[in-house]
Amino acid sequence: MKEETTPLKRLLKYMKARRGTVWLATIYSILNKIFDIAPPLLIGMTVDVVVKKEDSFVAGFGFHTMMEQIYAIAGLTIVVWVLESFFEYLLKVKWRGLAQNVQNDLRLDTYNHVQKLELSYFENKSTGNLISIMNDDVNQLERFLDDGANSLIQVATTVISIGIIFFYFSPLIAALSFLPVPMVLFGSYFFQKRIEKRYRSVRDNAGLLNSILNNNLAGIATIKSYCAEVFEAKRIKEQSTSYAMANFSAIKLSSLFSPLIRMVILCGFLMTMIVGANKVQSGALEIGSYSVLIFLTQRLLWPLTSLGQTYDLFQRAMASANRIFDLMETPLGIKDGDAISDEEVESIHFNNISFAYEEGFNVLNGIDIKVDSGKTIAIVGSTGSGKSTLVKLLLRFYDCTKGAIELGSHRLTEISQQDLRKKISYVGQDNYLFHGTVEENIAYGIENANREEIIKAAKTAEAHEFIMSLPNGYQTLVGERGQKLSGGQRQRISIARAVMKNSPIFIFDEATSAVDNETEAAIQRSLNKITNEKTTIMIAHRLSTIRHAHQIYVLEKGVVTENGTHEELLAKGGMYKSLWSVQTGE
Ligand SMILES: Nc1ncnc2c1ncn2[C@@H]1O[C@H](COP(=O)(O)OP(=O)(O)OP(=O)(O)O)[C@@H](O)[C@H]1O
Repeated sequence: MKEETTPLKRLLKYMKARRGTVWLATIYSILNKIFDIAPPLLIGMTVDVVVKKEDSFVAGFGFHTMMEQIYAIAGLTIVVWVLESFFEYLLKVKWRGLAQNVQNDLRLDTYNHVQKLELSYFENKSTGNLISIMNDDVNQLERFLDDGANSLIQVATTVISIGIIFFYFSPLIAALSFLPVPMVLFGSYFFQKRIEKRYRSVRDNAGLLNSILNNNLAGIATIKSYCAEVFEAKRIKEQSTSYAMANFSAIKLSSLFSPLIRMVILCGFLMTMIVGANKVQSGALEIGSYSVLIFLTQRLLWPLTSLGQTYDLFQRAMASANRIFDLMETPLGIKDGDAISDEEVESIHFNNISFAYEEGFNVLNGIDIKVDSGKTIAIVGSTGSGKSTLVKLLLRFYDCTKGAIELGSHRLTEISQQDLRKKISYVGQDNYLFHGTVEENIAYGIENANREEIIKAAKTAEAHEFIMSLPNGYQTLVGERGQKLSGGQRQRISIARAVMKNSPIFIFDEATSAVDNETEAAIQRSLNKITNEKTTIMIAHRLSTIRHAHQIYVLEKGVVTENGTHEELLAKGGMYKSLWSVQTGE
């Protein structure tokens, strides 16, 4: 995506609502730094007292003896140190609190946006990279707000307040010792331009690495069964090395910054030392003022050398900010419609639709299928003929390329996606179960579901018996993706979940994997119960599952080639008949 604005502007715009906190934290940072700079002034005053006694600067405030003046300075020192500590506490609480709030907002807003993106977005992106943005990049920004922002503000405060003090004491020394500052700022600007690209590459490489790690851990069983451990270790090594190289390249440049800055600042320090000493010798500068200038040059020097590190943190954070905002601002590919009321009819009409995942490669062509409210239709056909695609279009995971799907009198595009999907109970092919108990998976998406309802749904799905035979019954943990259960068990829990959702439309997309006769009979019984009063679309490979459908459609290469009831299709003697014969031997 084209970046129209700088990452910092994007971040500040995002943090608009927290502007008050940013200002307050900034004020605390400035006050803390001002009180931190004060001690050299106090040392200068002490030197002045010791050298000039009754004629010192402090004597002017009514403190006559030297010891009285020292006690007064000591009292002031206590106040300054206490205030410095107090503002340090406040600034840390404010900046760190802000960092926590912003990282939390960013993660949630990014996640919420990602959830709204259409399915095809996820098919083209790697999950690992998305996780890396929502975790690593958000954490990188958190680190900057935690400490980096305060450092930048304090460096600026240091330069400005020390500048004022220098000009007060000697405009000539001020001008000389501040000569390096524009050079530092100019250098930083060039440095930033060069390092920005390198940090972007570091973040992109981290995303890629995360993506491979994520994929490999998800596919660990396949890696083992194909003895691909060595191959995968090599792939991880290559990506990990590439990440390290990207980091090395950024480190080489960023490490150069501090030493170069220090050399430039050295000039300023030497100027103050030599020109100041000359002025003291000629009587144009007091010893006390000279000590203040020498100490303050140190105060100016050190923060500027750490500017490199802060800048580093800033640049990394800005590279991350770009990745986060690019993701957060990804336009939605599917536009939402307005909500429809719950009473609307659930008849479905695939009105002469065509669809292509990729332009020019139609997967569905001119499909016209009507499902009346409360009726069951079935779609059969060879693998890859477009059956699942049809129901994915009904769920509005994608939009049709041509024609329209209508639900009652509304086109799908007019209905809010949430409203549409609430009306559909969908059992897909992959039966994704979440890490949690059987009970939680059945009641997924339903708040405050009660036990009886869950058991009832499991019984309708013919799952109750096997669930009770599990070690902890309904409390058994299913593992990530439900991997502790068998394929047939996962399917029945998915059916129970769909029953529990109790939507007026039911879609069952049967997986190709074969199940034993007993499971098949159980699934068949449960489907008969569920589809009784619902508008149903069944996709099946086992024709015995769908023989009682009101209408059966045979799909071949994205086109409906035959339709009718089971008996009508047998009588036609076409594709359906031959499939039936193969499966039943009749
Ligand atoms: N996300 C996708 N991106 C690109 N092409 C896809 C995508 N999903 C499916 N296809 C292609 O669309 C065609 C139809 O796939 P679909 O899953 O609808 O077939 P199906 O009839 O349900 O097959 P099966 O019986 O094996 O489940 C296939 O050629 C497939 O390769």
